[in-house]
Amino acid sequence: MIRFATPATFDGALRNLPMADDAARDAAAVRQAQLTKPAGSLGRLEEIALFIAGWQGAERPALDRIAAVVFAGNHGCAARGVSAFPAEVTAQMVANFHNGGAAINALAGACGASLAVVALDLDRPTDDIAQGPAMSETDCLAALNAGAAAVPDDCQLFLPGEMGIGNTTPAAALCAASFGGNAADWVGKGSGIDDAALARKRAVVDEALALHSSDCGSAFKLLQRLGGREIAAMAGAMLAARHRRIPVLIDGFIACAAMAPMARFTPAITGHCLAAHCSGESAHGRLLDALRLAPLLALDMRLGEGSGAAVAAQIVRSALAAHGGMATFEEAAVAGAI
Ligand SMILES: Cc1cc2ncn([C@H]3O[C@H](COP(=O)(O)O)[C@@H](O)[C@H]3O)c2cc1C
Ligand SMILES: O=C(O)c1cccnc1
Repeated sequence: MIRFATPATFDGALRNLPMADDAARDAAAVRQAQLTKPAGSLGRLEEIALFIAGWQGAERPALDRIAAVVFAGNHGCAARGVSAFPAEVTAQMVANFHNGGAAINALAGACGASLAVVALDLDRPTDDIAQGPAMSETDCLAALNAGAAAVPDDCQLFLPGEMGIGNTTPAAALCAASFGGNAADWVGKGSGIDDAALARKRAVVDEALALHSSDCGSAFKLLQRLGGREIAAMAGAMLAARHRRIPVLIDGFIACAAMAPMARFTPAITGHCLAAHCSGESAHGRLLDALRLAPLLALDMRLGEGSGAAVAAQIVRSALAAHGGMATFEEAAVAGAI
């Protein structure tokens, strides 16, 4: 299992990415061309099937084991009035996940995913990013490794999710520091804040950018200075999944923001990822463009927890059902194109 012993190990793992199995993808494309339908008529479902074939290394990929993991963390900047909810909701929602009562419990169940919850030092919020680094190097490494360790070895599709009151604030800061622009470009209404809170949130992000921008020369530094524990854990999990060639379905604004520092330095990091949806968070579309990902769905969801990924997993399931289950023209004795 991959372990990030030092910041350099993490940044090094990002420079040394395994690629998909082209032979398996090609074999899947040959099969796809023989199925009883006009070429291309299943649209993006065809592309999804080939994508999963390449990462699973199988002509007919399977989806028996989908793993959803919700990472939870608390944020010092929540004390700045940037969320519509109090910080104690993070721990209360973790209890709700354990009791089966959250949206992700229902939606993971509906798509047939296993669900695990990883709470990261909830009684030790990160520091306010407008005042200093969010975490120490040691704490950031611990979060990255907790993420890497949470990816089950045998899963066929990984769905990272998050819970952390205030976390759309560091997410916006990470986007700006990774892709340019300022708070006005990346800050949105998160859990549903009013205009006064929106102004406070923009100020926190602009102050954080001014404070840290001169020392953001690596993906690790970005995550350590401007991220949060659950955000770093998602980054570690998505990088670890890549090293095991496990495809990832990325959820909303915060999960995509966890990708931003890695994509800033290594755009190819998103190669094993599908974007589940475009969320209702105003900057998510811009973020998806920067990551060069086209979302599968746009349902005006703006929840997080991995909820959009769990819904989109049903699309992936449909893609693989068609790819693996259909008859070929020859098997069905149907005449091909003239
Ligand atoms: C009850 C509840 C459940 C949630 N589940 C996800 N989030 C989402 O909202 C938070 C981010 O929004 P902000 O930055 O405005 O705080 C994160 O916890 C995110 O996962 C929730 C938020 C609440 C209140
Ligand atoms: O896009 C998301 O995942 C999101 C948006 C707002 C609040 N929580 C999550």
